[in-house]
Amino acid sequence: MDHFLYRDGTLFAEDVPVAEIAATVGTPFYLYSTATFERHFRLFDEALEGMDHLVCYAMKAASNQAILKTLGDLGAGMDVVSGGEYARARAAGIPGDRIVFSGVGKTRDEMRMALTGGIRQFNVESEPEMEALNAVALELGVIAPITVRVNPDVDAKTHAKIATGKSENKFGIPISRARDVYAHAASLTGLKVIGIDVHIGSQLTDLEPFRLAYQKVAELTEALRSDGHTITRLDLGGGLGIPYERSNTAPPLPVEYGAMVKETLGHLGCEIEIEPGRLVAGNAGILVSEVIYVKQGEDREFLIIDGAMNDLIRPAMYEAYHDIIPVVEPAPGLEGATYDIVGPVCESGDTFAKGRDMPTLAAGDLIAFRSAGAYGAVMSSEYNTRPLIPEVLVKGDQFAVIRPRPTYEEIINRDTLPAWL
Ligand SMILES: Cc1ncc(COP(=O)(O)O)c(C=O)c1O
Ligand SMILES: N[C@@H](CCCC[NH3+])C(=O)O
Repeated sequence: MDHFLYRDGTLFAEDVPVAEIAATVGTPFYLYSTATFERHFRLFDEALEGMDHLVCYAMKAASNQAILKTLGDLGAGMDVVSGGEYARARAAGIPGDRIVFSGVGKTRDEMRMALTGGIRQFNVESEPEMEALNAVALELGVIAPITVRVNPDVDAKTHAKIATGKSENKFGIPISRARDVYAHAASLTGLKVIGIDVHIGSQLTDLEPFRLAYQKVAELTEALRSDGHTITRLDLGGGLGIPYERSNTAPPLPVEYGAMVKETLGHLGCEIEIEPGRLVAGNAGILVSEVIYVKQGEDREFLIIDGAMNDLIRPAMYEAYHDIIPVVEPAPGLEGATYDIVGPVCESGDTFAKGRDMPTLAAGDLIAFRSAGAYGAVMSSEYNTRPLIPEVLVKGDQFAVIRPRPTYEEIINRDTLPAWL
């Protein structure tokens, strides 16, 4: 169910006209739907019904505290990958026992922070990390619950920059070495091994790579149990993709994913954890921007908009496709146009789409990038001293700015001049 729909030719977010928010907040801005976040969380939660489970939202996808609290209030856990994310999740009221800590480069300070603040488990990604965590836990006089992230050497069939489960990727320990690594972990008295973790990549549009990886996890569970380890929890990562291009066949649904999880792992009696990010947040957000100029080039027309690569980096970074739609639907019968859609940043890579068929647009018209809720605002920067754009959350007929646009003064005042200047 889409919560960004046209009513009488104008785009709404739930029950609020997008143009009304634009008039209040100014463009560009990110706009999220509470109902979509809630629906997507519930789809995963229901997909795992019948198994002991926890859905830990991968908050790297969209980490505003209003979003975290919305999901946390439904019972979501969080997958965090830094001390900053841990602090943010806690500030949003997520209890420590619902937070899992992932990532290849956890520092001792981050480990200390999570061990003292409360943590569900660490997903450990290497033996040096294991040693460090053991040392920190012993120093604090606590025991750190861990899974070990295994790299199953499975091709996730996604963009190379977001595949994580092949042997050439930096993530996890090679599954072929897992029994030795678990033996090592079991010898460290500051650690308690509770399970296995796997995450093979993002924007997967086929269940087969997941199935292959989870079958390997099932085999490993049995092998580790026969070695005497107590394996009670399986963290299966995130990665289920979303339909960025509406004309393409849709990726599998959470319910189909859930059925596959039950099929491959149900017999083991483990608690299941999953870490979806993109599917929860992606279609819960749009990026709203205004056309500044329509510029005639030699052989093409450029639509120059006030949003840029610093606001949404995905097209520049992964050649990612986003549907771009007008906020006001064109009158029927009106002829369209083909544009290169670009931002104001001084790089040719600041291009959102080339040769995109659109309705004919003019300066001052509003457009919306669909599926921008995940890896949008969180990956934005202030390149070209463009202020981080606001985030706005809609719930029914209400909306609230959940991150305001900083003033130029606020940005400039973050710099400090050395005494010699
Ligand atoms: C360890 C881990 N868990 C979960 C996720 C979330 O992935 P996605 O947003 O594709 O669901 C990621 C990112 O790929 C990740 O690295
Ligand atoms: N940033 C990537 C996803 C990375 C997933 C990280 N775990 C994207 O926008 O598609």
